[in-house]
Formats: sequence, C-alpha cells, structure tokens
Amino acid sequence: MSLITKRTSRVAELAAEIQHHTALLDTYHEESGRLPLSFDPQAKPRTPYPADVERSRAAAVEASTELAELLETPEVLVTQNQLLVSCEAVFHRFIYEFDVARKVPLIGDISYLDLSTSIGVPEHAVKRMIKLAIANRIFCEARRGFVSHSAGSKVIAEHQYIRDYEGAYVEEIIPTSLYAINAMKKWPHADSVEQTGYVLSRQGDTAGDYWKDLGREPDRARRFAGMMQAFAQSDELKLAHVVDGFDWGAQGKAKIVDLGGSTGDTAFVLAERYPELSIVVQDLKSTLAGAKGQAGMDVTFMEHDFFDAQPVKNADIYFFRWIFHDWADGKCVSILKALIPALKLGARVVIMDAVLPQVGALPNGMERRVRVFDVMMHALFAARERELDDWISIFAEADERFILEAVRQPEGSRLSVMEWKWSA
Ligand SMILES: C[S@@+](CC[C@H](N)C(=O)[O-])C[C@H]1O[C@@H](n2cnc3c(N)ncnc32)[C@H](O)[C@@H]1O
Repeated sequence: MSLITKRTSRVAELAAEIQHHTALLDTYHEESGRLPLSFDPQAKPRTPYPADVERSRAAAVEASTELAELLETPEVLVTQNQLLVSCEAVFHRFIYEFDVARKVPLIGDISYLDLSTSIGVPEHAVKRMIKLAIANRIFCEARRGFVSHSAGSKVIAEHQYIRDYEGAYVEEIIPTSLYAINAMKKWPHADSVEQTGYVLSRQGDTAGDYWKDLGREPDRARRFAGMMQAFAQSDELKLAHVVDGFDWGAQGKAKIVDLGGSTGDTAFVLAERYPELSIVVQDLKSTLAGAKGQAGMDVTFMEHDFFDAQPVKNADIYFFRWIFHDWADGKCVSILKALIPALKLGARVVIMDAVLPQVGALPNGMERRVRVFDVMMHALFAARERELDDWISIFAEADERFILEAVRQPEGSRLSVMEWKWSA
C-alpha cells in the first residue's frame, strides 16, 4: 500500500462542494414542485427557501464564485473583470433613465425598432445597450431582432423599489465612488458628512451633504426609502433577521421607538409578529412623506431629527437599524447623548448594524459586501462600519452608564444585534 495519498486540489474540492449543494437544491425543487432554476421569469424562485436549503444555495454561490476566480489568471482577475463591473453601470443607467424595462411587454416581445421609437433613442444605441444587458441576464432575445423579459428585467419592470435601487446606484453610488479618492486627498481626516466623495461628485449642486440633498429633493428621498426596501429583499438583510435577532416576544406590551425607521417596513414586520408592541417610527420629514400606517397595527410615525432631544420619554426600547454606520464616531456619540434625558432605568438601546470581524472570518462573498459598505459609508457620509471595540468606545464616550448586555448575529444575517441597557 502506498503511503503517498494524492492531495485533492482546491479546484476539485470546490467542484465537489458545488456538486453536493446543487444536487440538494435540485432535489428540493423537484420534491416541492418548483421548476428547475433558469433565467426564465417563470422559473426563478420568488419565495424564500427553508433554512437548510438556503444554506446549500449560499454555499453553492460561495464555492462557484471562488472556483470561477481561481480559474482566471491573476492579470484578468485584477484588470478585465474589474473593467466589466464599472462599464456595466452604463447599461444600468440607460435602463433606468429611459425606463426601458417597463417599455418591454411582460408577455411577448418588442422589436428593437419599436423600442427605439418608444424611448426616443436611435436603434443602434438601443441595440448596443440591450445586448450588453442581455449578456448580463437582463432581458433576452428569444427571437432575432426582438427583446423580451428575463427574470432580472421582469423584476425591474414590476417593482418600484428595484427601479429605486437601480436609480440610486447609477446616479449616486457610482459618481460618489469615482470621487472617493479625491475626497480622501482633500480631507484625509474627514469626520463630517460635508467632507465626502458624494459632495465632490455633485460639483457644487448640493445643499451641503447627502441628507440635506434628500431634504430638498423629495423624489430622491422617496427613492432612498425604496432602495432600503430593495436591500431588505436580500437574504443577508431581510427583515426576518430583525425578528430573530432580539427577544421581542419577551417584552410584552413594550413601547418601542424605531429611530431613522424610514417608511416603517421594519416596524410593520415586528408589529405583525408581535401585535402587543407599540411602535413609534421616527425619521426626517422628507423620508416620512412616503410613509403610511397599516390598519390594525400599533405603528405611528413621528417627524424627529435624532440629533435633537428625544421627545418620546420612558420607552422600553430605542431601536436603531442601519443608522450608526451612516455617521462618523462623534456624531454617533451625539445621537446617543440626545437620547439620555428620555431614558428610564433599565431602558434598552438596541442597535442592528454590522460588527466587523477580523479579515477572512466571513464567507468571502459576505466579506466583500461588508467591506464595500465600509468604503461606501466613508465615501457617502465620512462614516464607517465598526468592530466591536469601536462600538464599545462610542457608547463609553456617550456615557458610562450604557452597559453592553448582548451581541448576536442571526444566522445568515450580515448585521448583528447589540443590546445596551441604561443602568442609571
Ligand atoms: C440607512 S437608512 C436605514 C433605514 C431603516 N432603519 C432600515 O433599516 O431600513 C438611514 C435612515 O436614517 C434617516 N435619517 C438620516 N438622518 C436622520 C436624522 N438626522 N434624524 C432622523 N433620521 C435620519 C434616513 O432618512 C433613513 O431613513
């Protein structure tokens, strides 16, 4: 018997993992009567998988991404692949600007010529953009010279929040990212929302910072809230993680204040599951313009700037989801200090935000998304994502009477839940 065992290569390991997890997914599709996965609008799942199937889906995505990258030369990996990503912003902007997805019928197709007439853009330009989009699984050309929907273009046509995400991405995020390094050179120690790549990208057309601009442009404020809804569709950011991340059920008839709660999506999910909770959603006037209550739910809306003294006194929980990562440390301290006069003994401040682990601790896909957010929060707001020690420093600086009681990361969630108790 040979003592030399053949080492399995990483490529073979990944291929085996992909084989294993995709077989489980296929079995689930077959047994549950779903169509096999394809880019066809009818075949893409629109309802979440059960937890174990979702784990297999995520593992297959992770392994196949690593395999595809492993199979590239380092030169291609750092050059042409990156170029692809930045140029794809052009066709996304085209689709958004001319509302192209809604010009293609949901059933059937449209010729390039008719599409060009309908949006007032020359046919050659329409073809160039749409064919690049098709190569990216958005639209398809099942019949030569005619455009129809893929699963991807269909969701753009059907959902305002997807169009909102696309619009904010091409008109705000991309220009901001192009100016991020200019801002870094101009303000190397930026700690104010006025010293950002976003502000430079506006080339003078700004009220001073991102949030002030949303305040003067209602359409953008509404679009921002739509982008938040779109984020909540992803498995890592779905609102079910809010429900799972904290023992809301143990709070009984608690009064909750959801600061920066946008148009109330999180509050509605909580209120539906725990009808005893009474929830006040606070946000800026521009954001609340799109907010509507829902019958039978104890969810109310209140205009409030979280840098001002908190008007709702003695609530049981003050909840902040995805707020502090928009602000530099000093501003986070100010937000907490503005709460203190309203806090009763034992009140909780519950934060749902990223808690950064060490490099390499997360699955690579999630790590990329977390690190992209860290860079983007800096480029947009001179803010950042934080490690646990950073969170502890902010609370300690705000007041030593905040005691950290628990930190947990719901399975599959990109965000963690930190629970702080007011001990005064
Ligand atoms: C990243 S979003 C998070 C929204 C929501 N909590 C969620 O998890 O989807 C940040 C929110 O903070 C709100 N906001 C920004 N500045 C604010 C301020 N000074 N006072 C209150 N809300 C503010 C924005 O309008 C926006 O709704």
